[in-house]
Amino acid sequence: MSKKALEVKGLVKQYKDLTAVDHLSLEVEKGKIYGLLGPNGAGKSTTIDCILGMKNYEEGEITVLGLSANKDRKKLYQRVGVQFQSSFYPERIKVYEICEMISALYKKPDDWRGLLRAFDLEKCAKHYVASLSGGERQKLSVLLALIQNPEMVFLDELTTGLDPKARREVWAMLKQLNQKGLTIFLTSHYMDEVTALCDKVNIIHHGISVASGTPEEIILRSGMQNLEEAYLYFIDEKEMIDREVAFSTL
Ligand SMILES: Nc1ncnc2c1ncn2[C@@H]1O[C@H](COP(=O)(O)OP(=O)(O)OP(=O)(O)O)[C@@H](O)[C@H]1O
Repeated sequence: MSKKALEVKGLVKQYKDLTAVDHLSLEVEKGKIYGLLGPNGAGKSTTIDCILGMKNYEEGEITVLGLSANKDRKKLYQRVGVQFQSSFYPERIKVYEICEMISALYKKPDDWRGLLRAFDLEKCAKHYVASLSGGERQKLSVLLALIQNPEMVFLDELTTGLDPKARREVWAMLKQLNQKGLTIFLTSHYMDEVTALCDKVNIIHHGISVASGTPEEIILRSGMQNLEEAYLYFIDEKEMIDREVAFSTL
């Protein structure tokens, strides 16, 4: 049986003249936590959308849990959890109603009441989703991605807007699920989060991979002290190369 949960080979995604993802390749092993990092507009969400078959792409091959999102979408969505942005949910729906609704879509859902407790959202069960605070909505979006008991989960901007305590609660929850075998693919702008969670990371800039490996390998290669400094080092280096290329073609 393959050890790979995700394989992306030579992904190219264009928006008219803009190459948002430029020959990106990556692999995620089953049972690991993988972080896709990069500045605003680097191409992270676009990559996830292509992986999940929500966007067409010009070139590349993508396999998730041995399936193609374009060919086997139904099968894949039974096995993969996706964190949608909170704006995706209907306004006039209560927290417990959306939990019930999403649970009903899957064959072996988790106990959503237990998840509400674990995410400290039990007190909000009868509140309208629209009335939740930004952080509560963010936690709910992570919870909803886990409700189906997935083998792999895609979490885009995992803890944006969460307070420090809530962030740590979400990390602990994800680590616990990861120890039980859940493969996690996440994007984040917080390097402490990435250091705490990720086995491997890939830093992209203008859709191109500029560094990948374990956080330790990336720090070592950059000669810096921590992942945040290493991240900035690789982003700066790429910008310098881009400037030199632009200059030499003048
Ligand atoms: N539908 C679209 N049409 C045209 N351009 C788009 C579209 N969606 C994204 N882009 C552009 O593609 C690039 C990559 O966007 P993307 O949302 O993938 O970046 P990101 O790394 O997820 O950024 P952020 O960290 O800000 O969420 C950006 O320059 C963005 O403006």
